[in-house]
Amino acid sequence: MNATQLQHSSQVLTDILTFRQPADAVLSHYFKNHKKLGRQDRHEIAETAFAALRHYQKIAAILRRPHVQARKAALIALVLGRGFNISQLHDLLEEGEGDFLAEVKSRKTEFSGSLNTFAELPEWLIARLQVHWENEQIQTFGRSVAQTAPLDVRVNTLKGKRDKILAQLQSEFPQAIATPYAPHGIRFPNKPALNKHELFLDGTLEVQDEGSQILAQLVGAKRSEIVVDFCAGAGGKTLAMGAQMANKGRIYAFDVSEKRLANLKPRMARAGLSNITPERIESEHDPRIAKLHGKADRVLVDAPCSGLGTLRRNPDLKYRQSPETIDNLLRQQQSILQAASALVREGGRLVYATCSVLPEENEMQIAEFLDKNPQFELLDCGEILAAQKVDLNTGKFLQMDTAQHNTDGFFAAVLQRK
Ligand SMILES: C[S@@+](CC[C@H](N)C(=O)[O-])C[C@H]1O[C@@H](n2cnc3c(N)ncnc32)[C@H](O)[C@@H]1O
Repeated sequence: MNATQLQHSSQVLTDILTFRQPADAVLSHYFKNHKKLGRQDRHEIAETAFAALRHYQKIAAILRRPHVQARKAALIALVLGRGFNISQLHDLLEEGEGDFLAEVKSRKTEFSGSLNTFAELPEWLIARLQVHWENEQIQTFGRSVAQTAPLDVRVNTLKGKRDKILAQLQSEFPQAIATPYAPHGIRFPNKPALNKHELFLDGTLEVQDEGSQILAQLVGAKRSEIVVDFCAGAGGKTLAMGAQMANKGRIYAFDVSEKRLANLKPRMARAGLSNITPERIESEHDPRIAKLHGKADRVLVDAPCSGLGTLRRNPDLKYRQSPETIDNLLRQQQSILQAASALVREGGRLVYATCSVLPEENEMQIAEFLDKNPQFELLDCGEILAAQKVDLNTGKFLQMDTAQHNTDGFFAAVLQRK
C-alpha cells in the first residue's frame, strides 16, 4: 500500500460507504474515471474498500459518520481487515494517525464481545435472525460470509466433459479442483481471471457458484420439455438448464429487466444454445404468459431476494437492505410464485429458489403457498439429488450453507402439481 493507493481508497470509500449504489458498481465507475491506475493499484484499492465493508460494524463503532471520515475508515480496514501492522504503515501516516490506530487495535477484545461487531452484521438483521436462530448460529453465519468466495465455473456439457477439462486446466492452474457436489463444476480457490481464457471465450466454461449449479440439477429439466425460467435475469440458471436439456426442447426465459435479458443473448450464443426464448415481461401478471398456462413441464422461480446468502461477494448488501426492503420482497416473492404456478402442467414441477438465508423468504414462503394451493405437494430435494447421483442431502429443502458447503447461501423447494 502506498500513499496514492491509500488516497484513492479513501476517495472511493466516501462514495461506497453511503451505500447508495452497489460497491462493485462504484468501484468500476471509479476505475473508469481514473484510467491511469495500474493493475496493482486497482487491486490494492478494491481490497481495501472490501475490507472496509467486511469490517464496517467495527468502523461504525469507532467513527461517527464513516463516509465523511473515509481516510480513517480506510486505515481501520488496513489494520483490522487486511492485517497491516501500524509500523508497516508508518510512512503513510499523518500526525495523530498512529495513536488513532493504536487505540483501534486496543479495542479488539471489545469488538469480539459484541454480536454485531463479532459477526459483522447490522443490528436489524441480527434481530431478524434471532427470531429463528441461536446467537451461536448467527456468529457462525456472520464469520462464514466474511470470507472471500472461491471462483466456481461450470463446464458446458455441450462442449466438453468436466474431468477432461479439469485435467487440461490443472496444467495451467494446479490449484483447480472438482467441486465437491456439482457434477460439472470446477473450483479455483485463488480466483484467477478467466474472462479472457480460450475455454471461457469458446463457451466451454461459464462462471457459476456451485450452489447455483446444484439448483439447475434440482430442476432436472429433460430434453424435449417445456421449461419456464420465470426470473431468468442474465440467465445463469437458464444456460445450465439449456445444457442439461442438450439444446433440445424449449426454455422461456422471462424477466422484467430488459437490461439483464440483453446480457443473456451473447451468453446463449457463446454457450452454443438455441433452445432458449428470452422474453421481457411487464410483471408477473403480464397477459403474454397466458399462452403457457398449464403447459410447462418445469417452472423455475429464482425469485428476487435480499441476496443475504451472497454476502461473501457482496458484503455491502446487508447495508443496502433494510426491514422495509425485505418486507417488499416478501410480497413480491409470494405474488411471483403464485403467478408462475399457473404455468405448471398437471404432474409438472415448480421450483422456488432464493439466495437468501432468511426463513421468511424461504420455507415460510413455501408454507404460505402450500396453504393456499393444496393442488401442489412438496417433493424431497435430498431424494431428487440422490437420484441424479449428487451426494448432498439437506433434507426436504435444499439449503446450501456457506459455513458447511463453502458455497453461497441458497434455498430451494421443489413442488409438484398433483
Ligand atoms: C435472483 S435474480 C435471477 C438470477 C438468474 N436466475 C440467474 O441465475 O442469473 C431475480 C430476477 O428476478 C427479476 N424479477 C423481478 N421481478 C420480477 C417479476 N415480477 N417477474 C419476473 N422477474 C422478475 C429481476 O429482474 C432479477 O433478474
